Amino acid sequence: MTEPYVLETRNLVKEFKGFVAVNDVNLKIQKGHIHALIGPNGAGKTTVFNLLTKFLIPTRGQILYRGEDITPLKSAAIARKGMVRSFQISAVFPHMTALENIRVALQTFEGNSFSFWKSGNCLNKLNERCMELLAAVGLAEFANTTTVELAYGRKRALELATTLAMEPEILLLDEPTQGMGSEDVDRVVELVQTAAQGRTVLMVEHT
Ligand SMILES: Nc1ncnc2c1ncn2[C@@H]1O[C@H](COP(=O)(O)OP(=O)(O)OP(=O)(O)O)[C@@H](O)[C@H]1O
Repeated sequence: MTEPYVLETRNLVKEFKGFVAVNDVNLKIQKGHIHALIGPNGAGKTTVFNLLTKFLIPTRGQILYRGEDITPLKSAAIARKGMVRSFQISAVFPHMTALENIRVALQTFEGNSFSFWKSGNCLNKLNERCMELLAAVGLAEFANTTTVELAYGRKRALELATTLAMEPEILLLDEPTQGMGSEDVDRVVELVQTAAQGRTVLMVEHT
C-alpha cells in the first residue's frame, strides 16, 4: 500500500537547554503538493526545517519519509533517498561558469567525478542534461557566465538547478525569496512552480 504522506512528523519536539523551540509538531506533507511553513520570527520554522533536513537532532518525536522512520539518519543519507535541501549559497562555486557548476552537481550525484575518462558521447550527454537544467531555471543564456558575475536572483536560480540535478522527490526550500527585490520574487515563484512539477515541495517563509 502506498503511504498517504510523503513526509510526516509525529510529536516533534526540540528543546535548547530547556527552552522549547518546537513543541509537538505533527506535519503531514502530501505527495505532489507545494506546502509552506509560515509564521512570525521566532515561531520555530527554521528549527523545524533543520530538524527535517537533519541539521538538528530532535529532542523527542519521529520523522517519517515515505513511511520509513528517518529520525536517526544523517543529511547525506536522506538526500540520497530523494529528500534534498536547496538554497545554500555554498552549494555554488563562484569562479566556475553556470554550466560547470551544474556539471559538478550532476557528476557528484552520479558518482562520475572522473568521467573525463569517458567517451566524448557521454560528455555530450552530460552537457545536454546541464543545458536542460539551466533552461529549466531560465539560465540557458548564462551557461558560460562565471557564477560570481550573476545577479543575486540568478545565483539562487543556479542553486535550485544544482539541487534539481540530484533529482529530488521532495525539495526543501529555506526562504527562497529572502533578500530579493520584487522582480526576483516573481521569478522565484515561477521557479518553485517549475521545480514542483512531478515532485513535492516544502518551503519555509516568513509571514
Ligand atoms: N541553537 C539554539 N539555541 C537556543 N535557542 C535557539 C536555537 N535556535 C533557535 N532557538 C530559539 O528557538 C526559537 C525558534 O527559533 P527559529 O529560528 O526556529 O524561529 P523562526 O520561526 O525560524 O524565526 P526566524 O524567522 O527568526 O528564523 C527562537 O526563540 C530562538 O531564539
